[in-house]
Parts: sequence; structure tokens; C-alpha cells
Amino acid sequence: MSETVPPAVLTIAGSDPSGGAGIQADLKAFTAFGCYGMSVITALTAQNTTGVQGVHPSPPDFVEKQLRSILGDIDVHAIKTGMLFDAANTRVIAQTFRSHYADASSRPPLVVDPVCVSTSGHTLLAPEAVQVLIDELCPIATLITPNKSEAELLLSQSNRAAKITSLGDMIAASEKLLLLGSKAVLLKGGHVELTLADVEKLAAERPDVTVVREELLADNMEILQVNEQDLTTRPLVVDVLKEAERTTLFVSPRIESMSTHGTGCTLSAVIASLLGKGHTLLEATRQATAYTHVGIETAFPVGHGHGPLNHLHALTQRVIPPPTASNPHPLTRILIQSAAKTWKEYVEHDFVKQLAQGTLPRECFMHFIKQDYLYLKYYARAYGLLVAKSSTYGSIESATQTIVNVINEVRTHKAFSARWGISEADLAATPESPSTTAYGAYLIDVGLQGDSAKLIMALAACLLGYGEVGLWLKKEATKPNSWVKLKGNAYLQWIEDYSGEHYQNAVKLGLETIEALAVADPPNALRLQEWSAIWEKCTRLEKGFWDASMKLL
Ligand SMILES: Cc1ncc(COP(=O)(O)O)c(N)n1
Repeated sequence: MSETVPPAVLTIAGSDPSGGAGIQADLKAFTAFGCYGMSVITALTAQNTTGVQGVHPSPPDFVEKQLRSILGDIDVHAIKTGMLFDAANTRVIAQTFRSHYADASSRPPLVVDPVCVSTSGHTLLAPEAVQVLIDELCPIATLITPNKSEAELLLSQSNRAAKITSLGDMIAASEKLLLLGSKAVLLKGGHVELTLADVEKLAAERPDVTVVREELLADNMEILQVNEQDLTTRPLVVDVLKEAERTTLFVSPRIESMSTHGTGCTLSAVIASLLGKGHTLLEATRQATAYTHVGIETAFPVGHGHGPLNHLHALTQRVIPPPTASNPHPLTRILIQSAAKTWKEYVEHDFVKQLAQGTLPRECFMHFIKQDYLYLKYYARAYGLLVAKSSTYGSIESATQTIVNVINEVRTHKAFSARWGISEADLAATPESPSTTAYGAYLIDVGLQGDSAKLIMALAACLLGYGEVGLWLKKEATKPNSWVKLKGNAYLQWIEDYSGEHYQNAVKLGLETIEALAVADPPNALRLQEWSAIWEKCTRLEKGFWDASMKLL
């Protein structure tokens, strides 16, 4: 399929006229992920944010007719099911799917959200339909996505009764649910109260279980100063993805919110969209849990009861929440999370770890110092461009101050080098390595072409990353039996320079500059995406810079 043709994705579910759940939620999620959405309606409901006032099911033969109309004409890339309401509808869907795709290898991914009861407590699946769902739909599903009560119902109905109150229970339940025949199970943890302590305990007991905690990454960043609260006892949501070969936990902070109507529908619809686009189940789940989390976080009020999450935050928004006491650096958090994996590879690089242990070979460090000496010239020049693009004395002063800071930083590089017999002339005569040129040239390029906001993004990864490394190492060093060795470490000065007050003041100034951008002129989604892309690129270039110094080994 051409990149430009959106995959066609189908939802088979009930209608929610108030637009929060069911068909309406699914079509919004498909659209948000660039898919062409289609729907087979199993039931009309009369509902709103306060509850379900009535259900009017579609006749099973008409459900079949809708499904055949679509399958007979359009190449479907993924399907999800939601509220199916009764046994006859559930059966006809499973049978039509099997008969249309008689060759099992031609079947599109099928995500089954076993919707049984609405948030407001209304039954959305007749009791006798549960067995049909187990017998006929689970075995053809790529994924089933029950929440706690749906999982308990499915298991009790299939004689594998289980009560789910702990993370261990969730994993055991997901393993049992897999026996119902789907290729994978996503057991949603919205109704199970857990903390990081629970996750860490389980991870220690079960090394086979992978923990994805990108959503929490920014909270562990020293520079963002939001780690004072006791992270281990903070309430979390953990979703368990059980595939045949592996178990993965998706961990995100729990948000106390009334705006959760349609969360399950949206999550499974996003997974179907991404499977339709060819992503792996793991990646689809990662993106879907993150998307749903932000949907709750950015929800706006609708109605008088349990309102819907914001289905379209990725398309429409101002996206950056205002700074608060618990989240004083919202834009920086978004940037770090948007490139979470690369950022972690950068700030926790082997170069940093070996330097902190004092085991980093001298030639690696000297290669780094020489290249950094060359790089910092680009960096200072880029701040010069920022001065040229500034329109207030405040911003001119802060960029100028940074140039002075960089010149001081270069002085410490010279002192390091002199101690090891390398003169300034040697430093200046060092040929630039490709990773230095790539990074330096990119900064100058953004400085010449972009607006000042883009240049600030490009300069931030370096400033904040070194600040993070400095604080992280300093904190680790204070722990009992720490892996960080300060005593007798030949690189101690380096750690002290970056964790020291002088550099950390520069980091604070950088953070203020970044956050001021979001407040002064809030970016729309597209502009924020551009900022994230620049930040991501510079994070990658930073990692590449340390890779190059380690390649000497
Ligand atoms: C048509 C339809 N499908 C699904 C749900 C479940 O959503 P929720 O659990 O958020 O009420 C619903 N209320 N209505």
C-alpha cells in the first residue's frame, strides 16, 4: 500500500449518540491516527455522560448485511469489535469473519474489546453472549482487551475463576486469558490500584517481564525537580500485554479524573489503527496507552456526568498544560517524553557510566574533550545567532551570558588537556570527527534558517543533558555502595563542573527560556511536533557524539 493511502479500519460496535464511547469514539481515534474509518453498528444506545437510558439492538441479519457490504467491497486493514450486545450478534460477526476470510492467513488483525458493562453500570453484553464471545470470537482474535471486571467475568465463565487485586494476579490472569485462544491479551489496569514499589517488586521476581515506563521518565529527571514526592508510592496504572513469548507492562501515572468515558473504546481503536498501519502489537500498545493517557489529561468538560476523554488532542491542541507546582516544566517534560528512548540512551550512555566509575579509558576521554572543544565553538556561534534573532534585552542578555558560560567551559577543557600534556594549539589542530561536524553544522543551520524557538530547541539537548548527567551522578554517588566512584577518579573535576552551581544555574536559565516559549506563544500541534523533531535529532546527535568517543575501544 502506498504511504499516502490511509489504511481502512473497521469498528463493529454500538452507537453512543453523546459521542464519547462506541462507534463515535472509534471513528475519532481512527481519524486521529490517519486511518480511513468504517463502522458496523450492532446497537443504537440512548446514552450520555450520566448513563445509558436505552438500547435498541440491530437485528443480527442486518449486522451481517452491513459487514458483508464492507468486506465485499473494501480491503480492510484491521477490525475492532466493541459492544456486541447479544449472543446472536456476537455469533454472526464471528461466523461472517471466518467465512469471508476462509484462508486464515488472509485475515486482517482483529482486536476484540469485550465490552460488558458501561462505566455507569449498564449491561452492554447479555450474559449468554459471554460464552459465544469466548467460544467463537476469542479464538480468531489477534488481541483481546479486557479490563479487570471483564477479565474476571471471562475467566469465571471459562472455569478459570480468578480475582484480580494485585499485579501478580493481573499477570496470572493474562496468562489464563491467553488460553482462550487469542494471539495476545491486553489486561487493562485502570481498576487495579498499584504503585512503583509493586512494579519494581514484580520486576525483581520476574526478570522475564519487560517494563515500559516512558510516561514516568520525565519524573525521574533530576533537572526537572519533580522527584521530591515519593515516587514509589504514587498511584499508577499498569496495563499488562501478554503475548505467547513475552509479557510487557505499560506503566503510567494514574490521573484522578471524571473524564474517562470511552477510554477502553479509544485504546482498542488506536491499537487497531496502528496494527492496520503495520506496527507491531508492542508498538501499537505503547502508542495507544500513551495516547489514551494524554486524552484523559487534556479532557475538556462535556455533560454533567462522566465526560469523555479528549479523542483528538494530537490533532487540535494547544497541548502544553500551564506550569504548576507539581509540573513546573511542562514543555521540557513533553520534549523528554517525545524522544524518551534516545534521551535515556544519551544521558545514561556507557561513556557516562565508565567516566563515573573512573574506568573510562583515557584515550576515549581525550577524544571527547578535543571534539567537545571543537563542538563548543559551533555551540557558542549558534548562541550568537540567537542573540541576532532576539528582540528583547532580556533574551539578548541570557544568550550572551550563555556564550560567556561556554567560553568558561572551554577553559576547563583546556585545563584538563594541559594536565595531560595537550596544548591549546594541539586542541585547535585536532581534525573534526564526522559526528562533531554533523552536530555543529546542524546547529548553525537551524540558527540560520529557523526562528529563535527552533534554535532554542536545538541548543537545549546539550545544555539540559549535561546538567542531567551531572546531577544524576552526584545523586548516585551519595548512595551507599554506589557504583559511582568519586574518590581517586581522574574525571572527578568533570563531574563536579557539570553538577556544580555554575553549570546548574545555566541549566535553570535554559529551562526558563524553554518554558517561556510555551507561555509567550503557545505552539499548535504542528509547531510542537517540529520542536520535538529538532529536540529528538539533537538528542540523537549527542548520543552519537559519545558513541564516537567509545568507538575507539
Ligand atoms: C456504545 C458503547 N460502547 C461502549 C461503551 C463502554 O464505554 P464506557 O465503559 O466508557 O462507558 C459504552 N458506554 N457505549
